[in-house]
Amino acid sequence: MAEKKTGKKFVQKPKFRNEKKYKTDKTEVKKYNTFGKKKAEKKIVVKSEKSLCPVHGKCGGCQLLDMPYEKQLKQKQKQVNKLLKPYCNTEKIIGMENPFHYRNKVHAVFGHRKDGTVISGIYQQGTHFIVPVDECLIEDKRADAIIRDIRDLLKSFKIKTYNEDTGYGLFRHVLVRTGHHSGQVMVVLVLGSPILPSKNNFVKALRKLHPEITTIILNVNNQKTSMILGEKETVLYGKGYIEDELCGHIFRISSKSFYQVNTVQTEKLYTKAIELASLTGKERVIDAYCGIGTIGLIASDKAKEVISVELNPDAVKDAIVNAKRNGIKNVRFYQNDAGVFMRQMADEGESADVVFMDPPRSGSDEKFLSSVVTLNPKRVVYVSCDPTTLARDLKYLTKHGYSAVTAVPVDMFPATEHVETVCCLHRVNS
Ligand SMILES: C[S@@+](CC[C@H](N)C(=O)[O-])C[C@H]1O[C@@H](n2cnc3c(N)ncnc32)[C@H](O)[C@@H]1O
Repeated sequence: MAEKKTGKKFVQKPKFRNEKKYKTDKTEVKKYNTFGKKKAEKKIVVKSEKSLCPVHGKCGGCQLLDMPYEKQLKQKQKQVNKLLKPYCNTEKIIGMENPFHYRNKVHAVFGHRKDGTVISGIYQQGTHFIVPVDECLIEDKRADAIIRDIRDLLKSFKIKTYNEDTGYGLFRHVLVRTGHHSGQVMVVLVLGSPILPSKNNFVKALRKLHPEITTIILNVNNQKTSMILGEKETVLYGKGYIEDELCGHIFRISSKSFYQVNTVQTEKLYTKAIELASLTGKERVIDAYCGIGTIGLIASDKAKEVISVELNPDAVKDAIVNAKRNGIKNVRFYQNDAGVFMRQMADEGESADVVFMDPPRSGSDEKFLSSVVTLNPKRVVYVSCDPTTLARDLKYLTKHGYSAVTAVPVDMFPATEHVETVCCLHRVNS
């Protein structure tokens, strides 16, 4: 329904509105639990007038959705400029041509109303209340369509949804990953216990509705946790992973491995990061927090050797396969905490010419940063998804012999407040 009204219209040409109209108004709304039961408590939510999205202000994402895209970019530019000003100049932010439907990873939580209607959507921030979502302007459209149809299948197969508060029920979440270039689609069905009734018929029915699905995985998560995926997995259909292409390389992506959510912007980000590393083919490179090996593998033909480290064992397995798949022989992978690994390298008297580091949102830690200083690379290329923790880590590195040369913000997350930045540091006196 909203596709015609919102998605298509605004993909073509987002309407830039008068600034005054973005000003938010306060609306009093009653809270409902997953069964549609009115709760006594009332909550004030800030809702923008005539939002592009019917659940804007309720789901907690897309804080900037109703702001013209140019203005979003300006806001992010300003934020990064301000935070990094003590360290270096910030170049112009790299934006998207079409800032909609970019998310290749889509998650929906399942529940039901009091009348038994199955709903799927997103938790209202900090609660177990499900905000029903049919489609989302930043998510892949195929993923949203699959999730809607799974909702209908649950009804026909009489499968009960899981209740986070009581622990009763079965069906918890769906995770869909799509390959932007390959078109491959992974569907992960997350259950509270291992048995999916009429499993084969369910898979058959889902594949009939969506022949584009290339793999279906059953994941069991019986823990009271905010984590979506549990430990145990069974492949119900296909290979159990998808592949996608980035910067001319093929990457295998498993359900639990990290993969950047915006493929179009990731290619720009990686190209910029590798350009800033100024590789000549002679360098010993470290790719820290390497995920499925992407940055190091893409940079490998410009370096003598690459040493990659990552904590998640599934991602390391993918990375090893990815090196083979792309015929790359000068990259080695280690499964370890990046700080511990770097400290070991430093203690063993090893060195490196260039360090790529791409830590999670919380940034790096002193163990890692002090080891970087000991390893004494000529250049450090820091890829960050939070300019606040980037600024904190730059403070450490610039106090310990490094100078930040430039920073480039990349808009990986349009419509949200988040911004990615790649920052290059040079060793002083090198
Ligand atoms: C922002 S992702 C970047 C991954 C990869 N560079 C990419 O672009 O796809 C951060 C990665 O760091 C990993 N990670 C988190 N904490 C870590 C740690 N202490 N040591 C090593 N890797 C860690 C995560 O599993 C994740 O794969």
